[in-house]
Amino acid sequence: MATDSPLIIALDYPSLDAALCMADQLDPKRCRVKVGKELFTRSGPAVLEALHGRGFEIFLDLKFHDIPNTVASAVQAAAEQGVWMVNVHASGGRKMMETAVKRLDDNGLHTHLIAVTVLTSMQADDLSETGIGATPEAHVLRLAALTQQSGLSGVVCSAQESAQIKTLCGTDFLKVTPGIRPSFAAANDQQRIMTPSDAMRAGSTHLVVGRPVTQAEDPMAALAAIDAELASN
Ligand SMILES: O=C(O)c1cc(=O)[nH]c(=O)n1[C@@H]1O[C@H](COP(=O)(O)O)[C@@H](O)[C@H]1O
Repeated sequence: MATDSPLIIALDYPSLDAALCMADQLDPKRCRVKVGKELFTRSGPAVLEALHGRGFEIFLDLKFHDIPNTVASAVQAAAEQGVWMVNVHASGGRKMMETAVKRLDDNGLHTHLIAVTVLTSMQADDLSETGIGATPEAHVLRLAALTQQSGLSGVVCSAQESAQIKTLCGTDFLKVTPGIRPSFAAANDQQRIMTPSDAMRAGSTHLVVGRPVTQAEDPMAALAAIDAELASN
């Protein structure tokens, strides 16, 4: 049951029950869902089965980063469980990314493989502490180009970089953007943020939204407000 909505709701919950309680309020025709490290570490593949059973397309966000063979095997394992999208860290480099793409191709697996560029929680100071002197924008562009050359479908980036990535890598290259903050929501630990409609205008292809919906007093009202904002643009 595919959706043409750009929205991906991050099910960042500490248990299968809590995640499914939220999922049962969502409509798989109106959004996709993201399963991340906390939920998957606690509930394992059972959460994927439960969400697939409810008709959702799943972004499995485990941000793999390891030697090429290990990452390719993990990506294959994710794809064989039928997830719609899975990600790696672009900083794992060309060989790691190319090996993962080849593994999917060799096995006839069509899961979208994308790479995280610079986390949306990071700014220039955080990068510089890790030995990277480039600005976040410059580093994101460098990693986006490397990701595209390595044959992946797109990147995770901040919506603040979507327009430049669109120019550099084209419209078909996916720009999956967390750090989405509607005007009514707190920034939390995110640094490079944007509103849903500004992000779409900038060229994001998918919007990852977590706490502005999942931690809202009325999650469905928050989601409806985001939908309404997107529809009016
Ligand atoms: O890969 C991701 O999804 C991701 C990459 C990134 O750079 N920043 C980022 O926030 N995310 C994820 O996107 C979600 C954002 O959630 P909220 O900040 O609650 O909207 C979380 O599940 C993060 O793990």
